[in-house]
Amino acid sequence: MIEMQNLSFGYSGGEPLLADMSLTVQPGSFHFLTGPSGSGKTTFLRLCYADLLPSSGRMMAFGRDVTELSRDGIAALRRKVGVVHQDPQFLDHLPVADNIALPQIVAGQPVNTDLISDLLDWVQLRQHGAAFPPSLSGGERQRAALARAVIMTPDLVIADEPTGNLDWDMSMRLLDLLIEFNQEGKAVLFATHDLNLIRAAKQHIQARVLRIANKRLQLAGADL
Ligand SMILES: Nc1ncnc2c1ncn2[C@@H]1O[C@H](COP(=O)(O)OP(=O)(O)OP(=O)(O)O)[C@@H](O)[C@H]1O
Repeated sequence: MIEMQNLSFGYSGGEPLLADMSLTVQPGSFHFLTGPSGSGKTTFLRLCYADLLPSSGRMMAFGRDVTELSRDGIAALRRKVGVVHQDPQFLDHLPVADNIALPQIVAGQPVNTDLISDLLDWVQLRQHGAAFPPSLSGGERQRAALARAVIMTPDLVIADEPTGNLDWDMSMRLLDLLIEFNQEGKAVLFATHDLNLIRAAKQHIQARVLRIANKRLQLAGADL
């Protein structure tokens, strides 16, 4: 679904931050992405959902070269990829359920209330559907962000340090949801500094661990 070949990227066309990266993300795969702060993990993930375009090399997403996508093509790609950020943003004047429905509204689709109800159950936020985002805890915000990320039934979820602000129990709850999503045959790309979380995940799923170091993408050792 994502195929990157010899991709390099530098902001404003400057010195490459990421160089000569190649990766294939298969349907149903689970990848963790690690690397020192500032190594370019967020940048790499933004390239994967065509929020940034490569400076050189090739980036194919769902069989299409991202540099050749029209505005509609980019919008279609974004519907196939759900994104969860470390600090998810919501429209604070709308209830949580409406925030989860936003991608459907933006896509001009009728809001599927049954699906929203199912998603609220899935992320254990049924009690909070009518609440407003500022009243949610950090873990609840991340679970709401995950529900919003999957409402368009994406084939891939990209999570950029989603547990960065969460304690261990909340991190595990979010990880468990991503594992469930993966076990439905969907792909996950998960950036994290938390090696214990990676070890916990590997007890349940086969995950590859990627690391960005010295601008390059490496496959981390099996010991992780
Ligand atoms: N929009 C931008 N314009 C220019 N430079 C940027 C931009 N965004 C990020 N950078 C720089 O690119 C480098 C990599 O940033 P990035 O956020 O991708 O790293 P990261 O590995 O995700 O970091 P962290 O783990 O701290 O979140 C940093 O030096 C950052 O300052």
